[in-house]
Amino acid sequence: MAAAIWRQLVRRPAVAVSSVSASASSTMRQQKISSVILRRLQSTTTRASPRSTFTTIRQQAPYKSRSYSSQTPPPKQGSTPVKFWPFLLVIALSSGSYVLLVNKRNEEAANMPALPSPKTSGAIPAPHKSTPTFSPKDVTVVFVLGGPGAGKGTQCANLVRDYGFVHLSAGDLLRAEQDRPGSQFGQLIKDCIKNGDIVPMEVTVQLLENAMTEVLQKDSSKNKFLIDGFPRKMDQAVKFEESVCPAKFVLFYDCPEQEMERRLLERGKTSGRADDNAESIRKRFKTFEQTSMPVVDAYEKEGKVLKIDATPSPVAVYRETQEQMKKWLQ
Ligand SMILES: Nc1ncnc2c1ncn2[C@@H]1O[C@H](COP(=O)(O)OP(=O)(O)O)[C@@H](O)[C@H]1O
Ligand SMILES: O=c1ccn([C@@H]2O[C@H](COP(=O)(O)OP(=O)(O)O)[C@@H](O)[C@H]2O)c(=O)[nH]1
Repeated sequence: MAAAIWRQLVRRPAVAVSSVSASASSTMRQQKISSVILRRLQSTTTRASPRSTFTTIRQQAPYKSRSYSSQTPPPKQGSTPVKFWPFLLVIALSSGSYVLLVNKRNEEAANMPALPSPKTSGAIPAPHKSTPTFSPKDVTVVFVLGGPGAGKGTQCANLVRDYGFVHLSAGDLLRAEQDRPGSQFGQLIKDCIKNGDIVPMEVTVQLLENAMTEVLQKDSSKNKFLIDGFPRKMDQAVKFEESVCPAKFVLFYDCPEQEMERRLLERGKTSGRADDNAESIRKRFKTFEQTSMPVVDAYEKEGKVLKIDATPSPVAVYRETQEQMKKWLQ
């Protein structure tokens, strides 16, 4: 389209020149008339506005030289509105096409299929909303954070047994989605887990919301959730709190890397997990330091973090957990 308009623009002067040459005698007459008008205008410049006079003279002048020359006329000096409209047209058409393209993309994104619930075939709409699905008055959410191998899963099992929490491990939900036949996110999740990267938050937040909804639909009294290994990145924390449910507090299991590595390599002997190997462990530690610790720091500033030393035995760690949780669960 732009090229066609450009071709038209390039052709225009040639057409003008040929038609002028073809009617040389009539333009000779025009030349005489023009020069008379010119002289009259020049003689009236004191009466006319200087600007309009200047424009009128410039518009008349080129015809004078073309009428007797077969050469391409020299380019017009200055500019007139006639020269600008095709460019404005090109810009308007380009902007219009761009707006159409953006609208089409937005429509496509809005029509993206929602993730099906991991255990049911019914699709639950994605959380495109600014008010949380669950109110903290009806549902308790506790985030469980800590480096890979810090002992989060081990302590969650104790809390489920003694406090009636429902345990939702973000890692387990992602692994289940990765293995679900037909999942459009399977390969993406697999790659992220192997490289110790964080899966895009929309996927994880949706899986967690699906799982919570499913539990509550079956039994509305099961309304206390331990969300293990999540949020690992600030965007996940923000999205979950604004679209699913604000968290009550955060359990943070603090463990040195050397100890976590030892535990993970030991776990790797039987876990069958693709990321319990030396190379993935190194990458997971890096992601934890750079991406997940800022989440812990942010919640710490809000006074919501219970920091627990995870180096002692599992029993000792659990005792400390219970002690610290007392004031939050009264
Ligand atoms: N306090 C602890 N002391 C020693 N080993 C532990 C302790 N807590 C957990 N483990 C072991 O370390 C490994 C990692 O624990 P896990 O709970 O799976 O960690 P995470 O969920 O944080 O990755 C498991 O094999 C577990 O049995
Ligand atoms: O919110 C989450 C939680 C987990 N993961 C991915 O799942 C992996 C395993 O997480 P999990 O909590 O199961 O294990 P951990 O590393 O704590 O032992 C992580 O390294 C990430 O690649 C993720 O992308 N987002």
